[in-house]
Amino acid sequence: MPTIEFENVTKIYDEDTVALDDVSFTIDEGEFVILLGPSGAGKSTMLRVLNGLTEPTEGSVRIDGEELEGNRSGVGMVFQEHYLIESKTAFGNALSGALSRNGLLRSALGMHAEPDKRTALEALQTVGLLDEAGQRAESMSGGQKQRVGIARALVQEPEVVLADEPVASLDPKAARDVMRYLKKAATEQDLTTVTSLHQVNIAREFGDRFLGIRDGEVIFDGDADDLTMDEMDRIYYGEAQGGETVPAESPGGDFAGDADAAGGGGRA
Ligand SMILES: Nc1ncnc2c1ncn2[C@@H]1O[C@H](COP(=O)(O)OP(=O)(O)OP(=O)(O)O)[C@@H](O)[C@H]1O
Repeated sequence: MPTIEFENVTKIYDEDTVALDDVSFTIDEGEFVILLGPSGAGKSTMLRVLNGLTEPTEGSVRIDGEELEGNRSGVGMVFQEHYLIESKTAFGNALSGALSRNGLLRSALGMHAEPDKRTALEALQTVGLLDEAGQRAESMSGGQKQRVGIARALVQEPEVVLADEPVASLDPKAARDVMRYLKKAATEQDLTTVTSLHQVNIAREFGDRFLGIRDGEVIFDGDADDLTMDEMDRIYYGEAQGGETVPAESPGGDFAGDADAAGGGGRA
């Protein structure tokens, strides 16, 4: 049984905005899937629907065979903005991932169970920050903060991790580090992971499978070898741009670098 099932999902925000248009796909346990597509394609909406933060207008979403109703505790979320409490330590922030299990009052009173504390330390170890457990978030780099954000999601003990542009505000080295730790966590814990990314070159390094989204539809579904320049053009521009059909990783390819420019609609 696949972990994630999207069946004929449509999301209409208002009369004119069809963010997802009859989307169907399945994702198996342990797959590391990356969503690619220009700005406004529907990637965030897809993640929000998966997390139960947004209700589909039509269609159904199932996780482990269960219809999604409201926010699911088995789904951990990593955001572009890490939303850490700056005055808290890395450990305190990671531990806040246990909030959904412990309830607000116990958490506010700092009454965390020993297993939760152990889980938080293990999560910090997974993201390479055990030595920084006592460091306040405010004194950490952007990449370190995002890794604490991943640790916090892991403390939820999720089956599925969703990440919406988790490295958008980081330099390429920090972005790679964050993706490396996210992939490590997913592999070690056999997590099903769905991440939206604008940096195509980084996406290609880490993704097992790519869904190309355009105008609310999945127009590409394949692995890195299938993701040729023509396919990238189709995803970002709607049609092949007349270049050769070569893998997107080829040196000098338009998509060898950051695809933010592509998302803006113009060809650099
Ligand atoms: N809360 C909302 N209310 C109305 N329209 C929305 C809302 N959220 C998104 N949209 C619209 O739905 C469409 C899809 O947006 P979405 O944010 O899912 O795209 P995206 O691929 O994640 O874009 P980006 O890469 O810029 O984050 C866009 O036309 C957007 O303007």
